[in-house]
Amino acid sequence: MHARERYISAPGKSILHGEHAVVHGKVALAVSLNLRTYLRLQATSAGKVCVNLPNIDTFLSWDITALKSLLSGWKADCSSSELDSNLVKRLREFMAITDGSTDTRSMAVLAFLYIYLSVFADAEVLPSLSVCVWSELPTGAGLGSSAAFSVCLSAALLSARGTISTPLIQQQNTARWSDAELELINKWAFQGEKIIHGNPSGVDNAVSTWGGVLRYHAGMITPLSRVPTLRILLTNTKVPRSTKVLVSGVKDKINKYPSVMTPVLDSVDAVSQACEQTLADMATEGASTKHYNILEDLIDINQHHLNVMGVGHSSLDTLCRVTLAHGLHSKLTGAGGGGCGITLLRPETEPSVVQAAVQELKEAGFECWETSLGGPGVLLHSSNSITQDTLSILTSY
Ligand SMILES: Nc1ncnc2c1ncn2[C@@H]1O[C@H](COP(=O)(O)OP(=O)(O)OP(=O)(O)O)[C@@H](O)[C@H]1O
Ligand SMILES: C[C@@](O)(CCO)CC(=O)[O-]
Ligand SMILES: [Mg+2]
Repeated sequence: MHARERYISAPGKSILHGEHAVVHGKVALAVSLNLRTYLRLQATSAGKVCVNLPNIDTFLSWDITALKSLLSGWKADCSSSELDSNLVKRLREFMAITDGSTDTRSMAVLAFLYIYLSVFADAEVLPSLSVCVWSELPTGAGLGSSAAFSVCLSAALLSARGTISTPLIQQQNTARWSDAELELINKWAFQGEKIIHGNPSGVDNAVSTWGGVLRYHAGMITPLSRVPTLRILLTNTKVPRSTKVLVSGVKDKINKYPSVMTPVLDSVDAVSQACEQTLADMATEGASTKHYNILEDLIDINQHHLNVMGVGHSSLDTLCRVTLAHGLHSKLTGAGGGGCGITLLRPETEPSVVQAAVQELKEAGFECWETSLGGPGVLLHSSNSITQDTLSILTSY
């Protein structure tokens, strides 16, 4: 281990179009948010690994010797991009997780232990360390909290192992890794997502790693450079849901009704492509009413498709109805089933209109915030570049 202490952050994301369809090889457009997950890793000499996850009220530690025994007779298969089922099985037994359990706390800890043991499997000794992760993102609400969590873990453990650099030099507040290093971070974060999600497309971890606005198609990541600044209202319906369960429900529906569902997925693909084209036109021609009319139509069409896929929820219907009454168009974002939705605001939308809509949404029990899109991907921080509030949470465990 090089530095005794490191701080890392990674952003959440919003999917503009293509959630669920992207799992089945269609195009998705996704954008990073200015809400982030923060991680502090501290090298210790306690002979233990400690994990503190205050967002999910989970605080655990293990003796290094117990973790070491999990590696006996196990050989990492570095050639495969699949999860190592043998290691997952050992960890499930170690943590006494019953088969088929999707208990959220267990999945987060399982993801941590999986990445820790895999990254340090060929090290001479397993290091003693303490990790604390805390997020500004609501967990399990469609804003990519699982991906931001996995990206932070992956970056922290790879840099603690020395597999990637620790690029922060003196006096710098934040630093980014090289493209090759980001690819490695993304690869291990994807494994974390597989543990938490089941069958992720990889779009969420890609946005959290690279930041900005991305087109994601069958593992191909294309940053979109010609994108206008969009005003988006985010609403959290606060209805809990599990991405893993929703993704597998859509798969069941496709298997049951392939000829019905395939055209729906194709249409979502066309929506994503039409949106990409409109955003490019807006950036080159200047945004006009015509462009916003198209973006609003695409939002409405996609929201209907997501309902057909079975990932809508009455809370999301309320969001769409309330905002439409104020002339605003909304759709769910992420896996749906509750969680968060996005509402497009036009440049000329009066603050009073937004305030009136927000007031009604709050009365329905929802939480809203206007957000800026396209923040930086995973970052290494100096401690003084992290706000005092976040720092005091990360250092209090
Ligand atoms: N800050 C965190 N601390 C610990 N675990 C976390 C944290 N953030 C996310 N997780 C893990 O990720 C799970 C939520 O992942 P899930 O994929 O269901 O939702 P999401 O990522 O917020 O939404 P979506 O996948 O639709 O964007 C949590 O239950 C937990 O296991
Ligand atoms: C629902 C989904 O498409 C997006 C979740 O943010 C799942 C995935 O792509 O992994
Ligand atoms: Mg997720």
